[in-house]
Amino acid sequence: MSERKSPLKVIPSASEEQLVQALGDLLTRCSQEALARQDKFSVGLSGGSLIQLLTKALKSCNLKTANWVFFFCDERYVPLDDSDSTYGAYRAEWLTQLPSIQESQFVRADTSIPLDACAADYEAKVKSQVDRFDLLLLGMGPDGHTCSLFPEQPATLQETQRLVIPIRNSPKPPPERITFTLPLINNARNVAFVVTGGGKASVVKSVFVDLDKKFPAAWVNPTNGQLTLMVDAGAGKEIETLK
Ligand SMILES: O=C1O[C@H](COP(=O)(O)O)[C@@H](O)[C@H](O)[C@H]1O
Repeated sequence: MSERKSPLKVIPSASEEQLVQALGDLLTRCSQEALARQDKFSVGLSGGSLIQLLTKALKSCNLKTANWVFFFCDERYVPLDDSDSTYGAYRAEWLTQLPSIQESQFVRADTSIPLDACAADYEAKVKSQVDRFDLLLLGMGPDGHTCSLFPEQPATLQETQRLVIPIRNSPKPPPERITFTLPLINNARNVAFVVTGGGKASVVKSVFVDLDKKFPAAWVNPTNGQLTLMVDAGAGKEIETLK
């Protein structure tokens, strides 16, 4: 076990409705703080189950999002119109359900160039627009992966120079991806994991109670930022000591 650099805030929810509300509250607070400090609110998005929850939260809290800029904490190296594209999934949801968010607010990866160049190009895009992320929204798989940092590829957790790296042979398809690395993630002002479902209860305990470093999510430890864990009743059922 190792130490947390800042205390973990756990937000348990009894229902999806409550979790969506809590996510809306987090977005409200982080965006207000960011926009009081600067003219843009930078948000890093993850894929998977977060997409639907975030869409619901944004719909219900009705925030002014014109000055928000969306990046991707990881992206699958597939064409933008592929069903595996995280950007494509957000675009499909938000175009119809959140028409006030423009495509130009997404900073997306160029998956038409070679994988290494795609990662380097995305890092350059991040560096040119963001000093520290205001908010990173992370998911976690049942294997403890977060972003595209997988337990089978521990060398990715040792990266100290690059902020975005290419991933090959990902254990979860599709095999090629790009991902934020720990130096970028742990420099954020706010990092929030959003984890749902009883199938993830034991890994939630291993990561957030035991801080078991065999799981990449346990390496997320903001140096000077707030770490939050949002769980529904299923995912949170083994972490009574943290609530
Ligand atoms: O492949 C991915 O999986 C994780 C977790 O997804 P979930 O559906 O289990 O919530 C996601 O956070 C990541 O962005 C994605 O590329």
